[in-house]
Amino acid sequence: MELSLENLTKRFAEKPAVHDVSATLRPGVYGLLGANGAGKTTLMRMVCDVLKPSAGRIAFDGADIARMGDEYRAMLGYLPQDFGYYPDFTAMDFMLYMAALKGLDRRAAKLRCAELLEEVGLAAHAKAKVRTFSGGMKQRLGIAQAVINDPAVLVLDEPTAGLDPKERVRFRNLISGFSQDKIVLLSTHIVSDVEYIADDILVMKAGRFVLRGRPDAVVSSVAGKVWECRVSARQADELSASACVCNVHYASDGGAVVRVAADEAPVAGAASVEPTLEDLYLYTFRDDAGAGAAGAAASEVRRDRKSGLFGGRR
Ligand SMILES: Nc1ncnc2c1ncn2[C@@H]1O[C@H](COP(=O)(O)OP(=O)(O)OP(=O)(O)O)[C@@H](O)[C@H]1O
Repeated sequence: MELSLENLTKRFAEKPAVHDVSATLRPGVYGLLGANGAGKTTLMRMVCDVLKPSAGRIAFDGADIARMGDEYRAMLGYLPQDFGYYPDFTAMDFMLYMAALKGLDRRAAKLRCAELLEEVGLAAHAKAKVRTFSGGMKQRLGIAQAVINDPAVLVLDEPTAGLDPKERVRFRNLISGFSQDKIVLLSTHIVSDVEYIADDILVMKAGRFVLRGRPDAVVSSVAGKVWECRVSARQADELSASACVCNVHYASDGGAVVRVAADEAPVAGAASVEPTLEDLYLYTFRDDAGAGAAGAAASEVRRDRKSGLFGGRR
């Protein structure tokens, strides 16, 4: 089974959101990483056949998905970013409704929906209205509806946005459990969401794939470019403003340990350290607005320290 993206381009008013993207996806979890506006949602909407490419095509086992139509949609599971949950439905009614839309007969649907609500930990809430659910519960219901038809292709667009760490881990494990023998495409800008469960990482920037590979191979592309150095708090601020700072840890003695992604050692005495996927992400998006977030945040913390919000520096 394979899904091939062949020279896919999508333009909105002549501006490309996805630009000449090609890849062959086979069963496994693909983590689609990218900053806001990188083109992730546009790509996923094309994979789900809800948006037509401006150029190129998507083929499932060699057949154009645009021609397959309902036959392709029957093999597809989709959890969009802004999923409408019908707040006045109970969880079970919502599942049965989604099952009907996907063409399951009512008897089979009842069994399947009960089984899925059990699997996502919502069996005890089957008769509760969706409006009473927390964000994490809604997303678990979201993945349950996405797999009702046991899809071959499962597309999850930023499914963990807004979830607390515990719910994120829970959701991640659910995805892992549901992903057997499926092509799973999962977009996020939360690196840890894909670090543990993705078989392959696709890094998207300005509508193109700029990096692709197994997580360890992708991370190794920044080997020798991640540094840690002990500097004064003032130097840490300067680095935050000028370099791609991945982390700053201020110490109570007025110093700081700064982690920097850079081609060269940022200061004399900086030690080269083992890179992580987060380092890679920050390095890849270092020139984008919002990149160097750790550094910017660190400067904020320092300003707050000065203003006494954290008790001031001793
Ligand atoms: N319907 C549309 N009309 C016009 N421009 C669009 C439309 N949809 C997306 N875009 C533009 O295409 C680009 C890519 O957007 P897209 O939503 O695919 O990015 P993304 O990586 O999913 O971002 P985010 O992480 O914020 O969801 C952006 O510049 C966006 O403004």
